[in-house]
Amino acid sequence: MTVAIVTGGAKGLGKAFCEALLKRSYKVCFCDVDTDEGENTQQFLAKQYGNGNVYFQKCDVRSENDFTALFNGVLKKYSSIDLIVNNAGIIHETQWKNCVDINLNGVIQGSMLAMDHMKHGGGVIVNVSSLSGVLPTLYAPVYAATKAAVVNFTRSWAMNPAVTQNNIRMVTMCPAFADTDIIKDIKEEQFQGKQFVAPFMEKLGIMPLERVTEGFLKVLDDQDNNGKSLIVTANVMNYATFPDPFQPATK
Ligand SMILES: NC(=O)C1=CN([C@@H]2O[C@H](COP(=O)(O)OP(=O)(O)OC[C@H]3O[C@@H](n4cnc5c(N)ncnc54)[C@H](O)[C@@H]3O)[C@@H](O)[C@H]2O)C=CC1
Ligand SMILES: CCCCCC(=O)/C=C/C=C\C/C=C\C/C=C\CCCC(=O)O
Repeated sequence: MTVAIVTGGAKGLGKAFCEALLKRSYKVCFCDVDTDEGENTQQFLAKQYGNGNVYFQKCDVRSENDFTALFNGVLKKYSSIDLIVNNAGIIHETQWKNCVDINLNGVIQGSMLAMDHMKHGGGVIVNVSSLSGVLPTLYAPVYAATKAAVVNFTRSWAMNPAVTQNNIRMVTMCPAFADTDIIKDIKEEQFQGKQFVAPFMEKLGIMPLERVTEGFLKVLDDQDNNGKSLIVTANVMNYATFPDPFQPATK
């Protein structure tokens, strides 16, 4: 039995990741702060993939208590945790502390709890960043900062013996625009200048969820990607490269 936790799994990319895992016969626990959407999705997934294979637990990733209860709930039901997908995220430049709390602190909290559990038997931690984590994003500087922090948090832990010597793999995903409510329901106050978004969207388009799921499955399947960040656009599916300051620059 392989067991996964997906945060922010009630809709959007998180829901798509849950489905992809259920198709691969994982046991899936997904959490969300939105209980109504979570319960609807639970009913939908249970009908498609079997009641005993998926369950929803309310968890706000900003809450240490909720997160601890989530891990305890999964362990009680399925006895192990092999994979966590720290996916929950928002974009909000005016309520920016909330954005940091969810996008960064939530990922840190989920990763630390997972590492603590996985030190006994290994596992995989997938942290969902964004193309904004590796690309300056003038319309959403706080969002971009949280996503860049997720990339380097993951890269940093991935080098630590607590990960490398315990059969843990930590990877980041950096998708471009994908067709979810984060884009469809966005309001002016959530970013810094709507006029700046259009050039990015014209270049990148908006991906169907299937494209991001393809990237997600690649991240799971590639065994040698500890610390790497997978960029996913309509045309590109490559791990990001970063400058190595210890190598002399080539002229
Ligand atoms: N859709 C896109 O264009 C892209 C999205 N991403 C990232 O993918 C992740 C998922 O986003 P989408 O599915 O697009 O958004 P979405 O808005 O469709 O879904 C996000 C889910 O996270 C949940 N959530 C929000 N705050 C939460 C909290 N405090 N605790 C628990 N759950 C919470 C929401 O209730 C919702 O169900 C986010 O981290 C986002 O930044 C990255 C790149 C592109
Ligand atoms: C270049 C970075 C790509 C990554 C995008 C990301 O992580 C999340 C983006 C979330 C929201 C995008 C911001 C604003 C969208 C504004 C208008 C949407 C117009 C909708 C449409 O044209 O269909």
